[in-house]
Amino acid sequence: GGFEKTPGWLDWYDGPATPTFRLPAGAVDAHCHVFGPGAQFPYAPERKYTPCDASADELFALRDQLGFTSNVIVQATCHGADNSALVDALRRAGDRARGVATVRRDVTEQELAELHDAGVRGVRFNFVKRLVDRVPTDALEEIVAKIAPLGWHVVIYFEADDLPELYDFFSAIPTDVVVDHMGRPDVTKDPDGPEFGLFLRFLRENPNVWTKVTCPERLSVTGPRALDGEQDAYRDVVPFARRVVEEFPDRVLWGTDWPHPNLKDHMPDDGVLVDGIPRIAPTPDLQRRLLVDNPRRLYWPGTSFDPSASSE
Ligand SMILES: O=C(O)/C=C(\C=C(/O)C(=O)O)C(=O)O
Repeated sequence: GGFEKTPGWLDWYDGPATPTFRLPAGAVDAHCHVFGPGAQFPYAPERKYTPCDASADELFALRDQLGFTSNVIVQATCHGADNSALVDALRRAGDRARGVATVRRDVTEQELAELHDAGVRGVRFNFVKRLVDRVPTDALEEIVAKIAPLGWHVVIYFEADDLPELYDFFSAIPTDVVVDHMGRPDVTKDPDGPEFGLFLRFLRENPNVWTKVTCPERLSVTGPRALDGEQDAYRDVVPFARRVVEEFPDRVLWGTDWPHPNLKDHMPDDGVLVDGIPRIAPTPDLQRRLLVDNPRRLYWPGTSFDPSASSE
């Protein structure tokens, strides 16, 4: 590969704790990535960062250590629209992983069929300016028209300030829509304020819109982002995530976001991230919906998880 990591790049947390919170059987890590390895799956020339390698085998080792049954692996911008690392990881996982790919407007039916066969069930539209150049809306509409017949959904990653401008486009997407990281709310603002209020209105007005209640370590503004007692930095994110879980219990997903790209001054222990789940989903019923029922309805539709089946 010979890819130089972006200066200051933080590798994922080495030796995460085994969570004290026991994940329910069938739990899905619904937002995570694989990076390269660059020698086998080169990073995209148009990328805006170069990560550390983070292989499927390392992702699956984390899955097993944390107690997840399955993963939804999301294409990261460092691979652009080259989904080969994602497809390789999906094939290695068999039925224990599904994927969300990045495609361009000229993607062919054959390419989409191959992605579907590998386990891809959605595409990702990224609007975060530090990650991608803006894709024209008509190109995105063309992609939606191509993937909707496959029953796929659209994952959207945007910053809260951009929601007003994107609101009508997002509301017109006919498929299920999944928002990454609650649209990155400014957690220094009031959860009852107009900014997060627009996000809540977006979910209230569009019953096909789901959100991941993920990435407190990206959103928190207090101290080292760890759930270590009084330094708990989740304090300022929990009110936002918990409100969404309680109002939309059937449209929320959770994920580790391993290997946590582009964190600048801290790297969360993934086991500690899992231990934070009961603070945003405080009952076993909400935890089961967040971690098992919702991701399986979206990514393994028509199947019900049989806890007695072997997970191999
Ligand atoms: O992993 C995340 O979801 C967040 C980030 C990166 C990406 O999503 C990506 O490169 O595709 C980020 O905020 O830098």
